[in-house]
Amino acid sequence: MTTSETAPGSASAPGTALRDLPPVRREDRGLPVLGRMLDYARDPVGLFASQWEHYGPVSPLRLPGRRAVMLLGPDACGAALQNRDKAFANGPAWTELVGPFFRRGLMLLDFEEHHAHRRIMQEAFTRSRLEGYAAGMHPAIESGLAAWEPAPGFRVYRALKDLTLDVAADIFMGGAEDSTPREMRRVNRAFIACVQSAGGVVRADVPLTRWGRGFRGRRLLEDFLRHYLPARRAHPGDDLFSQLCAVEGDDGRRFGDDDVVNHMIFLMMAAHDTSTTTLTTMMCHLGQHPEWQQRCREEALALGPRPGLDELDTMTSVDLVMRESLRLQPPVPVVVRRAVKDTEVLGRRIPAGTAVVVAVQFSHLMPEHWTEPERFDPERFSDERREDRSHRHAWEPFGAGVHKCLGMFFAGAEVKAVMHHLLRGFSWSVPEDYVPRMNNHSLPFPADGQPVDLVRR
Ligand code: HEM
Repeated sequence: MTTSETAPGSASAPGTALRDLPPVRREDRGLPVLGRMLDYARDPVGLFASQWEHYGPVSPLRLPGRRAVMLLGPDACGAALQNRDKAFANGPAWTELVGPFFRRGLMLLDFEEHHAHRRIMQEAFTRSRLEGYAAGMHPAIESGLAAWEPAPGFRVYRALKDLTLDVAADIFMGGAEDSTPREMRRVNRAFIACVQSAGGVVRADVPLTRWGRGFRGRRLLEDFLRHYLPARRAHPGDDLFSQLCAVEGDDGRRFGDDDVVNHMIFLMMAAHDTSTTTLTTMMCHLGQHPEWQQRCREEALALGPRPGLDELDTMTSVDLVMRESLRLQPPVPVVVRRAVKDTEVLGRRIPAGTAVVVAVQFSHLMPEHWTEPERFDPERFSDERREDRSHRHAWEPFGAGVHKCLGMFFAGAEVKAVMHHLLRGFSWSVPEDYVPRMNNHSLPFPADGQPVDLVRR
């Protein structure tokens, strides 16, 4: 594609003249080395709004050591996510952000190689496999929640993080049979270290830095998985680890040991933090809106103690609350890309090598697409209203295009299964005026652990 034409499938009208990005205003230069990174960490939505106001949907952005562009609004974000002319790559962009800690995870592969790996991996996410995973989640959820000690100001984020790790150990690993709880806590910390590495300033294996901890974490996770790999190959169970060892694409290809380890580390990260944030946000809103908590509880009580996938699908109010929570606080507020050839979005030239920040969260908050976007209003997703259909890309917490989240239905099942047990076993409240202060250095989480007043029912 030449830069003087409109890209096939791009959002520009054919024949529209291309324009360069506007220059960065003096006040938008940010700090000398970090550019706008700290502004993003302090207030991502404020940064999105300011970029939108001053530059529109395709805005120049200062990031460390690289020419960058921020895409805002569903047209611009949709063009990059759909990536019709294959101008945007994931691998170089995500590697720069999360470093080497999730190397060769599915999200970091591109084009033909990504396609080949995705075709194999999706065999581990079919409806029938999900039914098995959903059925297997209940014991870990029950024993995890039994250990909770409810109190006023109970810090729910850490507790949910431990709970989702326990679920992952069962569903992903088939139980970590010879690991003690202490070792599992180290594994949890290793994940956290890998994820938190994204916000690291010193980008090398230096002790006591985020990256140093990330490298140690990655080594620990590799050892942990390699320890269990021979047993999963020899005696496959219903867990995701065994499935990754066994599944074949339609051309008969399977994953080798390195692929299995790399995919497992990425999958556990992809599943663990995102589900935790979703549950945490849902608990916050349900604690502030007792009428919704009651409505969801009635659905949970109408089901048996260990609902299967079909029964979880009947929890429609919980589903509305989940969608609304993902709108207001998407666990992945931005995704990143790198232009691998000269291209354009909405008539703006984007040269090869540009870092691209696709700010999906901003689309979730635009008054053009949502009524009173700041308000918690799950009914906006009801069949009668379906505000998410105001634009094909208005609601994209799971991304879009060939990299769209492979675990979307898994996440729905896990979140509903946990909510089912939470609603039956506990009730909780959160002060109406509580607004969690998010730590946005990598994936967002509430810096104060999100206190809720929790009681057992
Ligand atoms: C609410 C929970 C979740 C959210 C919000 C979420 C969000 C996302 C997003 C935005 C992407 C696209 C990244 C990009 O375009 O660069 C993605 C990709 C991915 N997610 Fe999720 N995710 C969630 C849960 C899960 C779970 C539970 C799993 C696995 C069990 C999972 C596995 C994946 C995989 C494998 C990819 C890469 C897909 C590809 O590149 O082909 N995710 N996720």
